[in-house]
Amino acid sequence: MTLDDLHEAARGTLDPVHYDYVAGGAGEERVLADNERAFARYALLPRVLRGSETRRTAVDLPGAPGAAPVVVAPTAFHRLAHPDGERATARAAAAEGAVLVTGAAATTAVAEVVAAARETAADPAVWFQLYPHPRREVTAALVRRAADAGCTALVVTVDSPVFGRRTRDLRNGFTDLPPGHAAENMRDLPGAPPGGLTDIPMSPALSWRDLDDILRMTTLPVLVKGVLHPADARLAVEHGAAGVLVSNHGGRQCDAVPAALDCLPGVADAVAGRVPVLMDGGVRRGADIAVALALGATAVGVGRPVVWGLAAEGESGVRRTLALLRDEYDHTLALCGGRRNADLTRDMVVRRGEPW
Ligand SMILES: Cc1cc2nc3c(=O)[nH]c(=O)nc-3n(C[C@H](O)[C@H](O)[C@H](O)COP(=O)(O)O)c2cc1C
Ligand SMILES: CC(C)CC(=O)C(=O)O
Repeated sequence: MTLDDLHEAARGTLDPVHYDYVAGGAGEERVLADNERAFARYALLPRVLRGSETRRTAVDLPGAPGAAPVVVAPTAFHRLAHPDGERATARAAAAEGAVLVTGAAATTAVAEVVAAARETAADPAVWFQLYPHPRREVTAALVRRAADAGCTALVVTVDSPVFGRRTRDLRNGFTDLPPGHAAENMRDLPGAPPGGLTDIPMSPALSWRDLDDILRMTTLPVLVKGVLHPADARLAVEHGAAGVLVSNHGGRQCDAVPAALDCLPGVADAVAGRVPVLMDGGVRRGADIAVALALGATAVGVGRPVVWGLAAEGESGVRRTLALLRDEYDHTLALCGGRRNADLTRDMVVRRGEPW
């Protein structure tokens, strides 16, 4: 089974409106398409006669030493994909040694997500993705909730000052969760109504000062997700971010930005090794991971493929997704003459069809 097979199986099980919510992007879905296409524009230029019997692919990430190089990116509403929802994703990620980024928009409360991960692994790494709330006390309550639950890092999403215009959702009229589902982390917050899709407000006026404020609220490492401009990557590091995530939200926010992969080298140069750089958007095969690591990423995130695995087969489908990517990546590393991730260097990535 390949990731494409899991995608097809998921398409068969999901309500078409929910399928579109996950699969879709903003506007004409140019960025969505470009994220994947960007990987196809690159080729790997292997080195020979320097491999080894086994390879070390684990990476050290904030609050997650020795993690798999593939992180489960935060995706909303897992109980729409499968009744076991985020619990299944958590158990699968823990079993595969992958960081799970759960978030504000999870349909399972963060404490239960961490508890599920601990059913599988002694010391799982669960990060909490935060949409900073327009009201500071709500953000502070969410940060406390994540820390109390046992999350080992925070991920602050900064690419969504306003919500993207998702053409498929607008056409389908998908504006709220079906009865019985809620954004569970948004319950019982200071002054907030009970949970639901519309109860995750964006913060158009969010600023670097708010990031400073969040950094002061917690001792957890804080990663900044949704950086594309090298100057912002530099600022994130200067403000104390423990990591930078190059992402265009899977093509779901601004439909005029570059592919995430095309922004990676500039951000990696700006960060200059001071903190880990992660990227997500369009990672669909092991060779994609190799290209991203060679271009300066410490690890990659995957969004939709995890949801397809979950919808197709629950926990085992998510495990299959993560294991496939891990095995394909290890195989690619071997074919490129690598013993460890750092053996993939930028000179080993060339533009397909162009002389180098
Ligand atoms: C259904 C869905 C829900 C998402 N929800 C969130 C979210 O709540 N917070 C967030 O920061 N990113 C969210 N994202 C973006 C992902 O974290 C990630 O950036 C993106 O999916 C990566 O692209 P890929 O799906 O091509 O792997 C979501 C993406 C999808 C597809
Ligand atoms: C509920 C939304 C805020 C989740 C999201 O970020 C997305 O759908 O891309």
